[in-house]
Amino acid sequence: MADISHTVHVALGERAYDILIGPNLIDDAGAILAEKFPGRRFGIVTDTDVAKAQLPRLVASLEFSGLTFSTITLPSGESTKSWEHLQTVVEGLLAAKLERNDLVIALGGGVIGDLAGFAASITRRGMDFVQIPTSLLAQVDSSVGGKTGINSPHGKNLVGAFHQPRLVLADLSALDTLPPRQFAAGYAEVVKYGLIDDPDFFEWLEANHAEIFAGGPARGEAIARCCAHKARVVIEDEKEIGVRALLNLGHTFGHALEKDTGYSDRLLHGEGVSIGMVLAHTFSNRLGLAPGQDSGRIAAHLRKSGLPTTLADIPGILGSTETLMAAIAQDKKVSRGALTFILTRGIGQAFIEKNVDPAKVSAFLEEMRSQ
Ligand SMILES: NC(=O)c1ccc[n+]([C@@H]2O[C@H](COP(=O)([O-])OP(=O)(O)OC[C@H]3O[C@@H](n4cnc5c(N)ncnc54)[C@H](O)[C@@H]3O)[C@@H](O)[C@H]2O)c1
Ligand SMILES: O=C(O)C(=O)C[C@@H](O)[C@H](O)[C@H](O)COP(=O)(O)O
Ligand SMILES: [Zn+2]
Repeated sequence: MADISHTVHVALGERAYDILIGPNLIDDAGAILAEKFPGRRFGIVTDTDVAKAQLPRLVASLEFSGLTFSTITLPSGESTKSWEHLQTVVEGLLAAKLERNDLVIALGGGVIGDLAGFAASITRRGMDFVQIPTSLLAQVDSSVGGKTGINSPHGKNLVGAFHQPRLVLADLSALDTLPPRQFAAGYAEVVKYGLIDDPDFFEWLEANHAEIFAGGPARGEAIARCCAHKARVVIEDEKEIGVRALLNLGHTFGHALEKDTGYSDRLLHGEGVSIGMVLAHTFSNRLGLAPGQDSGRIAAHLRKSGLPTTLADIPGILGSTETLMAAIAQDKKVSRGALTFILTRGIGQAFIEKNVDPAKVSAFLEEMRSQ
């Protein structure tokens, strides 16, 4: 009997699914999948680090339940979210003779989830997939909501599809092997939910920070609260016609910085979001929208978590402001050439602002570079 501490239902009609959260769920995956998907075969997609740390548990579980599966293992890291590795996954699924009704399992962080989910969406015109997120970031954000895709030399996540998973299994014990820098990066997305529209959650995070980082019960609660928050938004606006864009807080700056640093470990996605959220608050302050003390409080909390909060925290030399502005111009929220930013009136008061003046963004970036 699986030990499920929290269940979040994503009520999307015929695309509805559950997020199951609990310790040791990878060990229970075989039994859960055999019951939910009888007679189906599985293609596991993972990366080399997760293959060492977590794949043996999944393999043992699937074998114990008598399931048939094959495995595709890719290099770890953001640069794997590429055309090249998309091809590797799609061709690997076809070579394994997986049929349209078989399932892809994404075992890993957000890179594997986004890539494997996208491969599932296009292989044989669409296969089902299951998310088994193993990073904090993937458990609180990327495994939920169906955004899948890869990066382009033109920008972050510019090629992809909305494709919801059939099930999410978030195994809390998997986080025991996650490197501390990766845990911190995922925590930036946790903080994001508080900053968007839940100031009580942000306060709760401030109070429970030590327990979340130490792996106490507050960690599971934080993950469940993030999933419930994201599920609410996705149910309301699955394809980001409106309110879902709030989940992009910090990402317009963050994605430009990730592109600028070559999708490398100079700047992890969550680290870019951390800097981007502080920039979004400071920019809102410069526009006269938000009080200055909020960005200080947010930056202090992120720094305490081991996260970067300024452009100067990024190792190496950053591209010019023009280069960053060119990356921002490729953001998917751009409409009729106009920039959209998630701005804020303070902690928990984010809003979508269309038609942001690029000259103001550029001047703000110049100011931030000189600090
Ligand atoms: N689709 C979405 O809604 C969404 C949301 C947020 C982020 N993302 C995407 O997610 C990606 C970032 O995801 P991430 O932070 O998980 O990075 P990641 O997938 O690169 O994983 C982080 C690193 O930790 C390793 N790792 C993961 N789990 C581990 C474990 N349990 N034990 C040991 N090592 C482990 C991985 O091998 C990798 O090296 C970005 O590409 C971002 O754009 C997508
Ligand atoms: O699910 C969403 O919607 C998000 O914006 C969540 C983000 O944390 C995530 O990084 C997402 O991949 C960004 O989406 P994009 O559309 O800006 O590429
Ligand atoms: Zn993100």
